[in-house]
Amino acid sequence: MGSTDEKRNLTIVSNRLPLSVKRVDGAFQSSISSGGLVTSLSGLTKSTKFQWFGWPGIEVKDPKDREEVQKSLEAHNAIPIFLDSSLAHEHYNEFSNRILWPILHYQSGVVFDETPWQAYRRVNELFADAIAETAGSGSLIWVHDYHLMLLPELLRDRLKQRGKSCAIGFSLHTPFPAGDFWRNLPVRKHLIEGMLSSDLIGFHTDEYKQNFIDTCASLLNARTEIPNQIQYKNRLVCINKFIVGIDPDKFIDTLQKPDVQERIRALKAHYKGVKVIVGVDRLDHIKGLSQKLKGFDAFLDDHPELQNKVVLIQVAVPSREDVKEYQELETELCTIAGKINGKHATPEGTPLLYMHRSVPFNELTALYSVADVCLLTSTRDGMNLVAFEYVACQEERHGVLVLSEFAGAASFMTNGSIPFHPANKTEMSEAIFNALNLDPAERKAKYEYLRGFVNTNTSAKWGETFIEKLSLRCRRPGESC
Ligand SMILES: O=P(O)(O)OC[C@H]1O[C@H](O[C@H]2O[C@H](CO)[C@@H](O)[C@H](O)[C@H]2O)[C@H](O)[C@@H](O)[C@@H]1O
Ligand SMILES: O=c1ccn([C@@H]2O[C@H](COP(=O)(O)OP(=O)(O)O)[C@@H](O)[C@H]2O)c(=O)[nH]1
Repeated sequence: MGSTDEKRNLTIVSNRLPLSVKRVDGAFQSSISSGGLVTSLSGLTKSTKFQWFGWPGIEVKDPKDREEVQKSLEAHNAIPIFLDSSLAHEHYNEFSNRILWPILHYQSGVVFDETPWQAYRRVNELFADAIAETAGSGSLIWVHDYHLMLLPELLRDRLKQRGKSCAIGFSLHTPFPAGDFWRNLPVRKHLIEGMLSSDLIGFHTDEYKQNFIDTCASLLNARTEIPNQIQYKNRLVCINKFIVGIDPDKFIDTLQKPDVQERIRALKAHYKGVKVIVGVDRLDHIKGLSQKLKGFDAFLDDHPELQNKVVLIQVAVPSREDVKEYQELETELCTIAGKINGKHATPEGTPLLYMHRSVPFNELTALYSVADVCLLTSTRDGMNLVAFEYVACQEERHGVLVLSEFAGAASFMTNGSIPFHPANKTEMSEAIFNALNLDPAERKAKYEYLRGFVNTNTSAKWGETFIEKLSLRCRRPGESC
């Protein structure tokens, strides 16, 4: 399969491209897609050349329009896989986000439905058709995330039919729960076998990795006695933890920009004498936003002496707005936020700034920079890159990270943060109070611990490590992992 020193072609595949395309007044406009998967893979572009396949987020039927969208994405090495809107809705909203996403985040009681499952299969087949057609033999194909769990198997079959042999990697950006959470899903074997057609599978933490290995042993009777490898249907699959990260320099460089410096000065002047807590989350159940607001309410109840002296600025980024449960969550959060301000506001100000929108990157870095505390309350979360980003913007202030023990990031950041259980309002209130009153030496020590972790585990290192391992699998497929 080609010489070892040649630069291998790398194909990245994810449901979401780095740019989401929208039709505005008949013309196509693209904007940066939200979410940590895009953040981590975009951080790769500094060190790795690759082409990126994905759904452009919009239905485009007319051939001329398709050509226009393809051209607009070419500059980002992005190749759109066009889906009709009903198929995309059933695959993305109905199966991926209403059935699979809750299960992956340890939620029971999910109800399977055949129609979205067939759409999920069909979209994975369309992705496999498109990539098998263009992939060159010997190239590396890196598939991402829960929307495409069948793709490695479908791709391997199609490549074999074309006489092509490629190394296929798969990274799951979400948690992977213990086997019992999968019992409600009658198609769970198809999904796990789909992933097992990879040569290398990456997870964010050891917990998710071990859950996957144990599930393969119990559900498929796969051989898992040798650490970090699975023998199944005469194939060897390497499994490991690969810590995803960010590009810290992108935040440090942005903070130096004159307009960002000016924005920071303005925010500091506005909040003079007030402690700022920041929250940045997609509006998603797993982020524990209702728990966060209720915990902040409890904190305000516990500390009337801090009236008008503490604010929580919560950015709730719109997400999956066509999914019923996300619409209901948005309504619930508006109600809770209104009640909190109704209860605690004074003529001098309101303690909760609830912003249901995305914010420009420069504004985000300024917000991170002026915040004394970052409060993240995930009930489960694959990793949570906001935690990394906040640290990257805290060189001056040494702000404190108050981080739910259920975020993947907590597996690595507990020593540098204040952990708590998001369902425990009292514990959250105490964690917020302790963070606001930590002495400078302790804040500095926690910050330096986290800075070391974030600066070591960058998205570039994550990508290079995974690709190096996948390339090794390509060169020596029979060797142990
Ligand atoms: O694509 P969306 O439906 O808008 O959702 C945004 C992303 O959400 C999830 O992100 C996960 O990946 C992050 C990076 O590894 C991780 O830090 C975070 O904890 C996860 O929630 C989803 O897995 C991505 O596919 C989505 O793009
Ligand atoms: O208005 C915003 C605010 C934040 N983010 C980014 O969304 C990502 C959230 O990633 P995380 O891993 O924390 O959670 P996910 O959304 O992937 O579950 C981070 O890179 C944020 O910078 C965004 O895209 N738009």
